[in-house]
Amino acid sequence: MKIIRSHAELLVYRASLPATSTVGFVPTMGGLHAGHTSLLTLSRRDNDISLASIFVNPAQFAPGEDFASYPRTEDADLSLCASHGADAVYLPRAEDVYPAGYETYVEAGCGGAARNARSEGASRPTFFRGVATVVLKLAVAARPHRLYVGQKDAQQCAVVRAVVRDVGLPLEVVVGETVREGDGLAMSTRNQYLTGAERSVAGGVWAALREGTAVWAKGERDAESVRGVVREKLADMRGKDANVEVLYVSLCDRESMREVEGTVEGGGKCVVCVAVMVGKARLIDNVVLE
Ligand SMILES: Nc1ncnc2c1ncn2[C@@H]1O[C@H](COP(=O)(O)OP(=O)(O)OP(=O)(O)O)[C@@H](O)[C@H]1O
Ligand SMILES: CC(C)(CO)[C@@H](O)C(=O)[O-]
Ligand code: BAL
Repeated sequence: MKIIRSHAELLVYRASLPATSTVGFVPTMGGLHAGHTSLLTLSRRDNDISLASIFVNPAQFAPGEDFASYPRTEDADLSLCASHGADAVYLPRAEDVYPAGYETYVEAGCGGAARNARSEGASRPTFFRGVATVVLKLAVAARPHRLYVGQKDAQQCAVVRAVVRDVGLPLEVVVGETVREGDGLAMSTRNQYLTGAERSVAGGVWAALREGTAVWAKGERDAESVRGVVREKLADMRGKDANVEVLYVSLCDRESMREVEGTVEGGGKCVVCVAVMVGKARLIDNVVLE
């Protein structure tokens, strides 16, 4: 497995690949777990060449967020990439992605997020700008045929699809299913921040989303009623040893990220997304309404 540490090296590596080879690309921030490796497995299966990146992207963290303390586990990450068939891993330094004087940022696809008072965009105002910028920059250099992202970050999936569509990047965005722990907690690098007591209530996030889909399956079609059921079930997570704060419960269009008011359409067009702080861990999860 080739390890690439600079933008220039990545361009040389990419140019060295046969023109007929298909390339899959899995961007990550490291701290790899089974959610990430599921994407690596898809990339390995579908492409001649499978490429991953590990970069804790400063542009998507707001001041006061966990940029400095974000888990950095390079050796373990590289082993997982190798054991899941990556041909190369790109680990840029910050100055390769954002050299001195860097001033080009991408707002594309953030309209719905910015207007949606209940989304990641409102909760983390500079987040999607940072994600869109880095994904575009990495994809231009890696020139993949397929780019893999996880459904766990539903609103990020919508932003990445919007960037690819609006810029006209010739690649397919493939969304991998959310990989979960036994109690339904979506795997996430930030789960490491949970204490034992917090971990024991964290499965409540998925339980609340399931409650939402249960009323949906029984025929509830009013957006606020579905959100209300999820909110109510999330309130059950408050235990005496766990500090739980619900940041938002959103029921939005899966593509535009606009909040749905009134009647909810089925057929996979809408998604219920939640963000919950449990201690120091900011947990997000979602479920698509089929
Ligand atoms: N449980 C999961 N199932 C499927 N894909 C996932 C899962 N967790 C993360 N991913 C995907 O892996 C890619 C890299 O994500 P990232 O490195 O931010 O990991 P993360 O676990 O989401 O971290 P964080 O805790 O910072 O949110 C993203 O496309 C993300 O959606
Ligand atoms: C897509 C991504 C790698 C961009 O930094 C990040 O937001 C993530 O890990 O989900
Ligand atoms: N998993 C998305 C990256 C982030 O939360 O910063």
